[in-house]
Amino acid sequence: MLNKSIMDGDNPDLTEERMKGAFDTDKMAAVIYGSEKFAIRRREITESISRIPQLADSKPFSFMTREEKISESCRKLSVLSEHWNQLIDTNNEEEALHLYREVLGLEGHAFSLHETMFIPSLVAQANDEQQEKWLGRAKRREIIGCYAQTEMGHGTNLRALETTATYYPSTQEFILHTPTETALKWWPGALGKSSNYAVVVADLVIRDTHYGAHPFMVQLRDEKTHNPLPGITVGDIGPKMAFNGADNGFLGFNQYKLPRDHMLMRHSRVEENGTYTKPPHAKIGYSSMVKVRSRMAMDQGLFMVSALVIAVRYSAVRRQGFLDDKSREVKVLDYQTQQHRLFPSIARAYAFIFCGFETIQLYDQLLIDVKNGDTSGMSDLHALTSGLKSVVTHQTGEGIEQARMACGGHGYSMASYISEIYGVAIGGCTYEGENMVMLLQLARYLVKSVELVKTGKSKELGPMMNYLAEPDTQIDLTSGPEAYVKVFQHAARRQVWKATDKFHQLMESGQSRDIAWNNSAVELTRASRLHTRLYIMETFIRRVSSISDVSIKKVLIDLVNVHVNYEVLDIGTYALEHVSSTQLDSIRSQLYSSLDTLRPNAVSLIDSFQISDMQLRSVLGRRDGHVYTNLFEWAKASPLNQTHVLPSVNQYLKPMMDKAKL
Ligand SMILES: CCC/C=C/C(=O)SCCNC(=O)CCNC(=O)[C@H](O)C(C)(C)COP(=O)([O-])OP(=O)([O-])OC[C@H]1O[C@@H](n2cnc3c(N)ncnc32)[C@H](O)[C@@H]1OP(=O)([O-])[O-]
Ligand SMILES: Cc1cc2nc3c(=O)[nH]c(=O)nc-3n(C[C@H](O)[C@H](O)[C@H](O)COP(=O)(O)OP(=O)(O)OC[C@H]3O[C@@H](n4cnc5c(N)ncnc54)[C@H](O)[C@@H]3O)c2cc1C
Repeated sequence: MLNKSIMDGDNPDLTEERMKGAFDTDKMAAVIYGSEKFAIRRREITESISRIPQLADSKPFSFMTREEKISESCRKLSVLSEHWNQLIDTNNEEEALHLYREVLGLEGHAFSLHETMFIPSLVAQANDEQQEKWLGRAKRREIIGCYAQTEMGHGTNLRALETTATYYPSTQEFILHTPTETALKWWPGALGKSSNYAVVVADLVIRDTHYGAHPFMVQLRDEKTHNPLPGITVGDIGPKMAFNGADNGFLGFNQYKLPRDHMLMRHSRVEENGTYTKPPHAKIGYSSMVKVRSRMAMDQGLFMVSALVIAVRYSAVRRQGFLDDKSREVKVLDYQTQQHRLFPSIARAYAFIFCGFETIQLYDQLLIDVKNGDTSGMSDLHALTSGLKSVVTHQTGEGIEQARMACGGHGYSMASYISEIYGVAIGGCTYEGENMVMLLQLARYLVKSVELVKTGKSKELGPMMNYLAEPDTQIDLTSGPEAYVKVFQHAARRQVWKATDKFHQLMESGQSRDIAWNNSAVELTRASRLHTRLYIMETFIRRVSSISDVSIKKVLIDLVNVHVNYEVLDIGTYALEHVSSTQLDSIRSQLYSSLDTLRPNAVSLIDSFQISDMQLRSVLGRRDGHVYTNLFEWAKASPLNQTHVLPSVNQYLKPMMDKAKL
C-alpha cells in the first residue's frame, strides 16, 4: 500500500484501487510538478487554504448566477489579500497560480489576466523606468490590469488592428482613438468590470506613417471611484459558452490623451520629437502571447487531468453489468472500452505537462536572452508553441468530452462539472491564436526548414528539425518506444515534404505565393500536427527515461506504452506508408495489453495530481467516492428545490390544467 493518503470512511471501491497502486503518489506528484519541494509546497498551500473557512465556496458554484460568481470570486480575492504572504511566496509564479486554481477554480476572476498577461507584458515590454513606475504597483495589486488587443473586427490579423495611437510631438502625447465600431476592443478578460488599467495594443501612427501594433499602458478607470475616465467606453460583452466568472469586456477610446512615456518602450521607442526606433526583432511586441502559449501545454494538461480525475474515480465506484462473476456487478473501469476511452488521455495529460515544463523554461530563457539583446531564439519558440497550443487544446477537448461520456448520464449533469471544464478548456482552441492559424505559423517554419535541406543547408536547421533531413529507414517495432518515434518521424517527414512540394508546385504552376499557400493549407496543417505530436512523444519518452525511482519509472513506462501504441494507431493512415497492416495489428494487441497492465494503477495515476475537492468542484469526482450520497445532497441544494410549488406552477400550469378539466 503505497498511496499514502488513504482515508478511513472513503468508498471501499476507491480504497481498494488506492491499495492496488504500485507506487507512492507523493513521489509521482514530485515528478509531475517538477520537484519534491514544489509538490510539498502545493500540499502545504492547499492545507493552509482549508484552514481559512472564508475561502470556501459559499454555495455550490453550479447554482450561482453570473453576477454571484463574479461577486464570490471578488469576495475571496479580498479574503486572500489578507493572507497572501502567509499562504505563498509572492515572488513564485507557480505558487500563485496554484493558489488561484485552488481558491478560485477555472471560471475566471478579476486578477486572471493581471497575472497571466498584464504583469508579463510589463516585464517583457516596459523599460526600466516604466517598470519602476508600474511593476511594483501591479505586483502589490494596487491596480488591476488586463491585456486589450483583440477588436470586434480583428483578432487574428494583428496588422489590421484599427485602434490608433497617434503621436503629436507638439504636446508629446499620443491620442488613442477607436475610429469605427469594429475597432472596439472586444474579448479581453477582466476588462469589462474589474480592471482599472490595461496594456492596450494599438497601431502606432507618427506623421501619417503607420508603424503597426505596439503596446501602451493605459489607465481606464479612476482609482478612487472606479468610474471609466472621460473618453473611455468600457463594459462586459455578456455571457459566454463557459468562463462566466470572468468579465470579458469591450473598450473604446474617444480621442483619449496618453503621455509619451506610456508607450511600452523596452524594445521600440518614440522620442520627444517623434523619431521612431524600431525593435531588434519585428515580432518582439508579440511576446505576451508567446508567454501564454508557452504555458498552455501545462494548463491544458491540468484541465484534462481534472476531467480524468472525475471520470476515473467515478468509473471505479460505478458498477454496471457483469463480467465473469455474476454475483456482483463490475466497476465500469474494468471494461476495455472504458479503459480505451480514458487511459490514452491520462498518458496525453502526463505528456502535455512534461512538454509544458520544457516550454515554460524555454520562454524564461528567451526572456533573459532578449533582455541581453539576443533575439535568435524567438522564431524557434514561436513555431514550437504555435503548434503545441493547437494540438494540446484540440486533444484536450477530445479527452474531456470522452471523460464526460465515460460518466454516462451523471457526466451530463453539472454535478460532474465536466461541461464547465470542457467549455473553459476549448476556449484555448481560439484564444492566443486560433488553432488553424497557429498551425499555419508552424507550417511556415517547417516549409523553410525543408527549403534549407533542399538547398544543402541542413546545418542551419533549428532544434527538433534534423529528422527532416534524414533518409527513411527500416523500422524494427520490437525495439521499444524509440521505434514508435521513428514511425512518427517517417510520417511527419513525409507529410512536411509532401505539403512543401505541393506549395512549391502550385507556385511553379503560376499561382502567387499567398494563393499557393492557401491551396496547400490543409496539407500544411496536417504536417504541423504530425510534427507537434512527434515532439510531444519525444519529450514524454525523454522525461520518463530520466527518472531514477524504480517504481515510478515502471508505471510511467507502462503509460508511455499506452501512449506510443495509441498515437501510432491514431495516425494509422499516415503510418501505413511505413508500417504494414500486420504490424498495425500487432500494435493493436500491444495497446490492449498495455491498457490491462495500467489498470491497477489508474486511480493512483490520477490521484497523483493531488487536485483538491475544492479545486475540482465536482460532486462526482470527490476524493471520498461517495458519489450517490453526494449527488443527492447536491440536487437537494438546487434553488428549484427550496420550495415544493414554484410560482410558475400556480401562475401558468395549474390554471392551464384546471381549464382543461372543465
Ligand atoms: C485566459 C485566456 C487569455 C487569452 C488572451 C488572448 O487571447 S490575447 C490575444 C491573442 N491574440 C492572438 O494570439 C492573435 C494571433 N495572431 C498573431 O499572433 C499574428 O497575427 C500572427 C502570428 C498570426 C501573424 O502575425 P504577422 O501577420 O505579424 O506575421 P506573419 O504571419 O506575416 O509572419 C511574419 C513572420 O513573423 C514571424 N512571427 C510571427 N509571430 C512571431 C512571434 N511571436 N515570434 C517570432 N516570430 C514571429 C512568423 O513566423 C513569420 O516568420 P517568417 O516565416 O517570415 O520567417
Ligand atoms: C475565452 C477567450 C478569452 C479571450 N481573452 C482575450 C484577452 O484577454 N485579450 C485579447 O486581446 N483577446 C482575447 N480573446 C480573443 C482571442 O484572442 C481571439 O478571439 C483569437 O485570437 C481569434 O481571433 P478571431 O476571433 O479574430 O478569429 P478569426 O480570425 O475571425 O477566426 C475565424 C475563422 O477564420 C479562420 N482564419 C482567420 N485567419 C485565417 C488565416 N490567415 N488562414 C486560415 N484561416 C484563418 C480561423 O481559423 C477561424 O476558423 C479571447 C477569446 C476568448 C474566446
